[in-house]
Amino acid sequence: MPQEISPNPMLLNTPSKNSRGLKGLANGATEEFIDDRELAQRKAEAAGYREPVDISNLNTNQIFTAARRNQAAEWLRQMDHGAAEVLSTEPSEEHFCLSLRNGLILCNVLNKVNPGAIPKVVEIPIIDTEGAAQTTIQYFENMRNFLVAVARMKLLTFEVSDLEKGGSSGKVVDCILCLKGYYEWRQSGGVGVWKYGGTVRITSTSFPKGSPSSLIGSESADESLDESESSQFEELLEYLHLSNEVSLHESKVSTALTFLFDHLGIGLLQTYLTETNELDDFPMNSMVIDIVLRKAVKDLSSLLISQGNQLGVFLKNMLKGNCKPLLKHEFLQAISNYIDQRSGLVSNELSKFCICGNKGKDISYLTDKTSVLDVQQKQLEELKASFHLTKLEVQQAHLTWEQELKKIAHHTKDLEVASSSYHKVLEENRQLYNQVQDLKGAIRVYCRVKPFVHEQSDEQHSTVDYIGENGNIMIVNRQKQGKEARKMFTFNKVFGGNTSQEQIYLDTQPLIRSVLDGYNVCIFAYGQTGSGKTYTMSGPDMTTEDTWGVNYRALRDLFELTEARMDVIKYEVGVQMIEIYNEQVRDLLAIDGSNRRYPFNSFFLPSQFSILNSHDMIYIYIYLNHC
Ligand SMILES: Nc1ncnc2c1ncn2[C@@H]1O[C@H](COP(=O)(O)OP(=O)(O)OP(=O)(O)O)[C@@H](O)[C@H]1O
Repeated sequence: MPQEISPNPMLLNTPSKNSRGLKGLANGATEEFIDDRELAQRKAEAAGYREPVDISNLNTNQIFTAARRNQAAEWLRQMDHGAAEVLSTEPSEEHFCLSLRNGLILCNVLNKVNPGAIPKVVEIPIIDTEGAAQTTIQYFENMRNFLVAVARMKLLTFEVSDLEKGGSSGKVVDCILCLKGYYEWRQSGGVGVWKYGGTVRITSTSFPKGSPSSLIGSESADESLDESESSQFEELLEYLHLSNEVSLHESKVSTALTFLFDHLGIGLLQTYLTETNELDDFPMNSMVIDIVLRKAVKDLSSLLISQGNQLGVFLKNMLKGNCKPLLKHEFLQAISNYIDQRSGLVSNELSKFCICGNKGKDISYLTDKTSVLDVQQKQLEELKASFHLTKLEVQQAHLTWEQELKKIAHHTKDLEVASSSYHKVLEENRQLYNQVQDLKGAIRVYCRVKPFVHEQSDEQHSTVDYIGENGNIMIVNRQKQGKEARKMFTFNKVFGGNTSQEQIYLDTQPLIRSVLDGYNVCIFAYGQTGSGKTYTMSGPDMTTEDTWGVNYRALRDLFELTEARMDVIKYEVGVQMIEIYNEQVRDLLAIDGSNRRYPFNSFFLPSQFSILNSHDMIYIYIYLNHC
């Protein structure tokens, strides 16, 4: 009989259990480092061996058997309070069988798994005169009821004798783990494939006739295996771990399907009640709800069957479609891909999902749709990156603009200051300029000597004897003698007979600017008839700019300055024209002839025309000449 040892917790127990086990086994309160060999020995001691176990005498099967027994004990402890008191977490085979022999724990647990499966459980043994014999019979009744109920549920079962010394306790463990698997399957909604204990070596003789097709059994765990079979057990344990992974995925799928069922059922009920007007006056009762829900269940069942078939095909293809068995990571990768794909697709597209077997290590189940999704995902990532980049650029541009705006605002302030200074300087300049004009004289008198024209070109008749630079002119009277013959006159300036129209205007020009600066200016010509007043003020030919007189030249400058200052100030230019002749004042621009003589009208003001440029004045002049 091979000795048993507590299982290697690294294989089947959770990390927390490992920690607890190590602390419990360690001598003393402090933790210590132990190697695998010592760990096995300590666990063997904890499992009931008084003598230290030589690890070299143990085989993997013994470790595996103990692990499964512990798993079964742990589950029974969780399911039943009585079991928690009686069973230890890592019981020896003898202790395990002894605790279950009365059938009380098994019956209580089975009733929790399948309520009402065993209507009558013998709780307290009746001690009478016949003592233990009566108790044994009552215990046997529990065991018999349990085994009958389990067989009725088409689960793995065992013989009563398997709980006796020399019996096959492995079958008892198989039965309990089978019950555990069934219970967990029911708890998760009873959807999908279920299996107990995770073992997958299929031996049809181990199953009762008529077991569910999804039930995967195991060969009896207490069959002794020699060392040559250890490699098979290594594979078995590997597969056990793999199957647990599959169970995890299936559990997730079950949860999703449960949710789907609830959602669909409630949704169908909701839709049915909303759309069906006939039920408005109909009292809602359980029958109506049952009918609608039944329909929902039917629809959902169809969907589940379809999915179940699909999953079956997938697994079969994966297992059979390869020349050699898949490695663990290949199998996991394939399942993971399948789950990812399936969860990413809408339900009506599941049927399009393509399962593709392949050869060797290169397994790929990507469909065209997945490729499209991948491409779109990639594009989305690129777009996100591009968006992020653009956002950074915009932020950078925003910062640059803010800096530029600050600079512009700063420059604008400088300009405002400069502009203010400029206006001050301009005003100062204006004042100085007009002061200079004042200094030149508020009233200036110029003298222009009319040259001899045509038949008068005899210089002997000239009365001008001398013209000085400082405005002096000496006039000769040839009819007189001595001092009386010559007289000196002084003006601001004297222009000789050869002076051009342009030279005459140069001394007048500065006064035009003074007009626009707000000063009153009056320019007029004085002299006897034919002395050249009209020639000087208007010019002989208004169509030739070179011969323009003071008036037109002044108007030209006036409008040029007005235009230059148009951004700062707006000027309006008007013209009036009067004639004083023979003690009569006449309005030359009066349209109404009755108002032509002074007083012109009730306001005593002559007519005024607005003009926009010097040409307007010329038109007026032409008009007057033709009147
Ligand atoms: N500086 C000059 N150079 C050449 N010709 C001149 C000059 N001044 C006047 N004349 C000529 O003398 C003539 C008379 O001049 P103008 O008509 O200007 O005199 P006036 O003073 O206006 O006379 P009135 O008072 O009678 O109107 C014109 O033929 C004119 O061309």
